Amino acid sequence: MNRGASTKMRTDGGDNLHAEALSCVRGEKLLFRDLNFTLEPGQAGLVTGPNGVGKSSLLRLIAGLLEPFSGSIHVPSSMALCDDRMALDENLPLQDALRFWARLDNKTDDDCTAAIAAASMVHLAEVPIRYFSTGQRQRARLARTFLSGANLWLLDEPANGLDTVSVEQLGQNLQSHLKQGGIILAASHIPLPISFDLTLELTALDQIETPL
Ligand SMILES: Nc1ncnc2c1ncn2[C@@H]1O[C@H](COP(=O)(O)OP(=O)(O)OP(=O)(O)O)[C@@H](O)[C@H]1O
Repeated sequence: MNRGASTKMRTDGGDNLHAEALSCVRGEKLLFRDLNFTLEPGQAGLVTGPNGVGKSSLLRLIAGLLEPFSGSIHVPSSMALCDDRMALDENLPLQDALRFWARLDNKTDDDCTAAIAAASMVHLAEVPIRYFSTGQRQRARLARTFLSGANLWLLDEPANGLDTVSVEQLGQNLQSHLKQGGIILAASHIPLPISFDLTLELTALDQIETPL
């Protein structure tokens, strides 16, 4: 394999998430290759595999934050990535931090209120995010995803730090997104309370497959 010879294509629009012969290299290491899958509106996919195999890298690649080494990817017109980065101003109360994004996403204050309620954070709406616990911070990240209105939710370990009730509630929010024709691709070591239409089990590739 040769980096110069690799072909790659990225397109967007339409309803589906579709990957064909998708390969990813990070730090000069081939993480996965020839990944093929499609998710249609209302479908959910689960990415599994051991630590370091490339689950987060796949989600970041789909989000457009990493380039594929080769292959093609077609993404819906709008997506939200929820990972361990806090894309919210931690010095602001939750509702103000969400309203910043709401304005950019053409959402209303009512949408913010609904997202805060969906994450069971009404009692924390006026508390600055820097005071939140681990699970509360995770719920704030999820609230940002609920608010986005994006078709495709890319969720990296969405149940991390959540208590049992919050995991169940996350399941309800995921179901509701699917019922509305949304698509979910989630990487998780923890079982999530929804049924998946597709499981992508990534396995570590032999070093001999290093492309460089
Ligand atoms: N910025 C980077 N530069 C080079 N290599 C990186 C970078 N970020 C991650 N990697 C490497 O890419 C590989 C895949 O990382 P990734 O985070 O995608 O794994 P993962 O399957 O999500 O792991 P985990 O289950 O621990 O979350 C790892 O070997 C990691 O060290």
